[in-house]
Amino acid sequence: MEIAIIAHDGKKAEMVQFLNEHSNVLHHKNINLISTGTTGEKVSKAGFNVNALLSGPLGGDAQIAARVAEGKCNMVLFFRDPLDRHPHEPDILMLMRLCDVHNVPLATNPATAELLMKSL
Ligand SMILES: O=C(CO)COP(=O)(O)O
Repeated sequence: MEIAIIAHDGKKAEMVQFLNEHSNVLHHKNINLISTGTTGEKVSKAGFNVNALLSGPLGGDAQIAARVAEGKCNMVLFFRDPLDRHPHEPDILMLMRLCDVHNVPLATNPATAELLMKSL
């Protein structure tokens, strides 16, 4: 299964910590990780295999949204920073909308992501 991981700048350290805490599940359940660009860099430095797409502001969220729409991406873990502004807010909304359109599980904070991990 394919899981997309995305973290805004203020949440990237939390994403790395989250993945480390769930590395067993990620390694043993045949999961392919995809990500936006800078999130992917951080996560691969931490030792995870990840297919990093474009950085969010350059279209990474939109690329992941397309994979959701095409049925290729099965889950999205998106640690958003609600206290920051994002020039690509329309892309972010599109991604979340398409998760709802296609009934793809979407976690927008670590607590929800934790529950989704337990379901794997
Ligand atoms: O902006 C993002 C999500 O909206 C994340 O993009 P980066 O992983 O490239 O920082």
